Amino acid sequence: MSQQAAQQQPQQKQSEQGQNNNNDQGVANYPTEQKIIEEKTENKVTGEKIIKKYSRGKLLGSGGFAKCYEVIALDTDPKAIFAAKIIPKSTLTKSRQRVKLISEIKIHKSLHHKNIVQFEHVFEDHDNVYILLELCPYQTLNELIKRRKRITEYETQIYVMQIVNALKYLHQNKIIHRDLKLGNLFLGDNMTLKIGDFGLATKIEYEGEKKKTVCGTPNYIAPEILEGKDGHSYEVDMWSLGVIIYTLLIGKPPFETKDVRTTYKRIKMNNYCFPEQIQISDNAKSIITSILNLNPQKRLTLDELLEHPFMQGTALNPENLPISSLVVPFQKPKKEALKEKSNNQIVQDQKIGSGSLASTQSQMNMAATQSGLQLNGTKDLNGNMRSQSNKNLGSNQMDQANLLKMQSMQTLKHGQFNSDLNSENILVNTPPASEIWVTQWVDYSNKYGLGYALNNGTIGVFFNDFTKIVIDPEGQYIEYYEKQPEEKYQKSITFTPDNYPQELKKKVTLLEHFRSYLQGDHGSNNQNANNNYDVNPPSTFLDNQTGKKMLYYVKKWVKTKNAILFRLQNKIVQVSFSDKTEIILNSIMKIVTFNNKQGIRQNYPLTPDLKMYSPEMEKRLKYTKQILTDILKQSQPSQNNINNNPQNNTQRQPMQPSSLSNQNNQNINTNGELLNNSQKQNFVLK
Ligand SMILES: Nc1ncnc2c1ncn2[C@@H]1O[C@H](COP(=O)(O)OP(=O)(O)OP(=O)(O)O)[C@@H](O)[C@H]1O
Repeated sequence: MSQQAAQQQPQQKQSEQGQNNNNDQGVANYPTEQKIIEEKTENKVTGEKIIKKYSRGKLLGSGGFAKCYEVIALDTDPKAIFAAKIIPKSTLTKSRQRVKLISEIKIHKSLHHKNIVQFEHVFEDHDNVYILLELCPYQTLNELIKRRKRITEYETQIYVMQIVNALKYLHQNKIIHRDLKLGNLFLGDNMTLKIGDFGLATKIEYEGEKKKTVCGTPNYIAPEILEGKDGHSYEVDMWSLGVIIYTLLIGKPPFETKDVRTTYKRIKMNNYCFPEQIQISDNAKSIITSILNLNPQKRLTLDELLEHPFMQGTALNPENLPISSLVVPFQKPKKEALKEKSNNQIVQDQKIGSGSLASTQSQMNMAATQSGLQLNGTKDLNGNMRSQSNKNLGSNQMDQANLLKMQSMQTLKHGQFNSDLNSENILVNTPPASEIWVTQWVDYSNKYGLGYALNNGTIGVFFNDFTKIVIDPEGQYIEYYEKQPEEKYQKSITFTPDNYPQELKKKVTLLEHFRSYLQGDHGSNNQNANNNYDVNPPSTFLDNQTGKKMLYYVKKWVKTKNAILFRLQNKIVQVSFSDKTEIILNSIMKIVTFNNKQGIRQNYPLTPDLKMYSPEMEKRLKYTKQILTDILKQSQPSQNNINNNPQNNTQRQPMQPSSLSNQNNQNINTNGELLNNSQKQNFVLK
């Protein structure tokens, strides 16, 4: 870094990994208890005092200085909903911080473009400054890439087109953003990409002006900013766009290293490569290299970028991506689908997950037609038509049910929802909604506990005393979890099958028995036990608390009349039904996997509106929800004893006799462990 850059205190953002976390670290304390925010103004003519009230909703994210909440304006009809960036005045003690905020507000306020987060309003009270922004319900491309790992070239083109539209507008208005990165690319209504966060933006005051402030986010910062010699201009945004394209396609930023100094060195030397294991086209490589040129003058301009072969034919692409692309790749529409789309056929059954390719195709046709109508005025949950106004509570709300309704419409409007059952994409590109699942189990809880095998080869036992033991696929080491039901975090110890604590002898021996039994292919199993899916499930996960690699294991389980429910330590809930179908809920990634009677495994976005699924899926999801609700009820001591209610699926009964060779799926036995109050929220079906 040049002397100037090194001496200057850079207005530097944290790396993206550090952002968008909802924790309080680094954000000054301020009255977060305040649920109603009041904006007090005075009518300049009459002197009348006016109070506008806003109700503060959920936390959307935390940045370096601000926390961002969903807020509802209580005095508007219909109620307007916004994202409110709340900046505590206690963080604005230095004049530099105040100047920065004033500049951010001034610049952002002046901008009006569909690909820029709309600035709505600003006000302050004694403690905070409140910036009301258009709410972007689908988070940012940072979360998208965390979820999807990387996206396709087709999807990238669609996002790039929108970024270029916004950048053209900004640059024409003499604004340089200077902090373009995935975390500042928001997804608004209808998945429209919107550039946000103008905290580092600057205005070019005269032709040829060069800016000198060293600022940006390490991974995305342009080399001329780091060099700091001749100043910088619009081309820094272009550089960041090059980093963005690389990151979307490859899954991590090109210059990323563990420490910022090394990252800067690599940027200044333009030291990056395209990993061999990730296939991207020559056009994709070429557009990236043409942008990531150390010489700002030789970098592609926005117009040149649009002319680049990577962007050829993009005029025919849809403007936005569908909501399903948040979790599964969006494929370029097939010719036939486009043809059929123009045929205007309306097909009535539009449920997702109905299983056959033919029905998927007809759903596409129907939605293609319907979505045109529907998307111009999305219906709210009560069936009322809503406009697309971003001030309207309904259209802006990240409402799961609506989301899915729109998703099924929108996805199908533009192309193919990724439910082509034989498509390679499903098996290879679908995000690992549930990389790990239980393939076999044996209920020996009348005596010892439940033995199970995971698809990665791990064998485990959940003992009746709530301790757990697992052995790795090679049988080389064992992890044992002590009984600490009242705490969320269970301590574990690791040892080998030959050298274990003597007091665990019985449990180790039982584990060996279960292991040889299950490896002999006994026990109840689901369809996936012998499947050929193209997955290579990991055998370990990184424990957040200790940083150690640990074996996956079953944390809770419950058996009902028709199903057995497992909850893995990674919060994934698996319900295996006696008819061999299976539901796997990944509430973190918001994906539900359904393994149907034919053994076809398919991922879908998770929504509480169960009607969106095929009847067979809906039925099983309802049942799953019922089990989870029952567990919750059971865990509330004030409730009547669940045994008294014959409607309940999960009943506490004495353990039924069963044996390793005598599997009886009709037995009803829950583990008392599920009564643990502190663990109940783990069972919430989101
Ligand atoms: N318009 C919006 N709609 C939805 N969520 C938003 C919106 N604006 C911000 N957020 C959320 O709030 C978080 C913090 O906002 P923002 O990044 O603008 O704050 P900041 O303090 O300026 O952060 P930074 O450190 O990046 O400058 C974002 O990461 C995002 O999760």
